[in-house]
Order: sequence, then structure tokens, then C-alpha cells
Amino acid sequence: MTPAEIAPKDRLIVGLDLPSVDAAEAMVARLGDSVTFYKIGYRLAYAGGLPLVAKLADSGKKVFLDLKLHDIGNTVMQGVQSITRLGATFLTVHAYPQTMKAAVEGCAGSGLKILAVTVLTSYNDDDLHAAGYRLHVSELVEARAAQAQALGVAGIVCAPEEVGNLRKVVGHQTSLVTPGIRPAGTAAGDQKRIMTPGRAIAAGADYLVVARPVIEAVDPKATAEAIHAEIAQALG
Ligand SMILES: O=c1ccn([C@@H]2O[C@H](COP(=O)(O)O)[C@@H](O)[C@H]2O)c(=O)[nH]1
Repeated sequence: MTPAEIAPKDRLIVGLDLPSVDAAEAMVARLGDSVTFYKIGYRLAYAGGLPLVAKLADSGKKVFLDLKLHDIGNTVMQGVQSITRLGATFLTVHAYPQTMKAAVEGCAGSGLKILAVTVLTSYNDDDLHAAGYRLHVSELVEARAAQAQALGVAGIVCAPEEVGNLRKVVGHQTSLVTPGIRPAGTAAGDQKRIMTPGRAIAAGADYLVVARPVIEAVDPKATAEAIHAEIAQALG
């Protein structure tokens, strides 16, 4: 899907990083029509949240399953084959060649699209060096994005600051999905490569992933609507 084909409302993906299915369903009810795309990650998935994928999909919402898979190829492929039955739109794997190749094979013929996580948005150059890499974040992100595209991965997870360069590397058919989004005045928390929603969209991001700034807001619905307004303004 090219950026122009994405429904503006789908560009905001709200992370349901909540402790229980009840808490997640209450948040979805509170957000109502203001949010069309949800992300389920470790916290909710390991608290019984996987059946919520189908429930949300049946109610017309899209779901991004953020499981960040990484294992030997056979295990990844078989795991992804199982995940295709859940009804999610996106699934993350770490951007290692064997893992991405296996994930692409595992989702073949299904509606599930694989996103490759390049370098987590909580990492900066120092964190990468501490993990044993001798590259700058921007260099590793670019190399992994190029590998992901060559292997047929549908989208890349990166920080907003990498979007401009990656667009030149992967073109417009590969989706660029950016966590590390912080509306002005909100706490960065553990995120190190951050940008506001408007600046991220202006830089060329296709989808923005936002969890704490929405789900921990006093008024989550008003916050999601404010982010939509910022997205609309940036899209012109
Ligand atoms: O590089 C990455 C990949 C995934 N995430 C996930 O996105 C959300 C962001 O949450 P915030 O509360 O808005 O910081 C979270 O679920 C992460 O697991 C990421 O942040 N960075």
C-alpha cells in the first residue's frame, strides 16, 4: 500500500500496553470511533490478549501484533503460520535475515504482513555499542531496511528521524512504521529517538505507534483526536 492509499485514521496505531483483556477492552470502548488501528504487544499478549486480535478484527478494527519474533528459521516460519489464523494485519519480527526470510515464507498466501524491527527506538549509538555493534544507529537501520526489502518484508519499524533516508532506500511500496512518537510536552520515558506526530508524518512516516501518551492520558480519546488533527495538518 502506498502512503496515499492509507486511510488517514489508520495512520495512528494505539498500543494497548495494558495489564489485562478487561483493561484493554475498556480502553477500546473509551476510544470508540477515534481509533481504528490497535497494537497488541508483550504485556497484553502474555496476559491472555491473543483472542482479542480476532475480536477487534471482527468489530472492524485493524490489529498490529507486536511480538518481535526471533528464532531459528523453522520455528519462526511455523510460528508465523499459526499467527496467520489470528486475523492481524501486521506482525513484527527482528530484522535478522534468517528470521525475516522465514517470516515472509510463513505468511505467504495470508493477509498478514511482516514488519521488520530495525533498531529499537529506545536505543542510541551508545546502547548499540554496548550491545557489541560498531555501527551508528542510522547505519544499522539503513542496512537492515535494505535487507528487509530485498527479502520481501512489507514494512520497516524505525524511528521517525530515519524515515527520510529510508524512503530513498526502500521506496514507497514498503511501509515505514514509527514508534518513538511523543506529542509536544509529553514525557519521553525510555524512548531515545523521538519526534512529535506532526513532524513524523511530515518526515514521511506511514504509521505512528503511540501507547503511553494515549493510554495514560487523562482523556485518551481527546489525546487520540489531537494526534489525528496533527496528522491531518501535516498531511496538508
Ligand atoms: O522500536 C520499537 C519497536 C516497538 N516499540 C513499541 O511501541 C510502543 C511504544 O510505546 P510508547 O508508550 O508510545 O513509548 C511500545 O509498545 C513498544 O513496545 C517501540 O517503542 N520501539
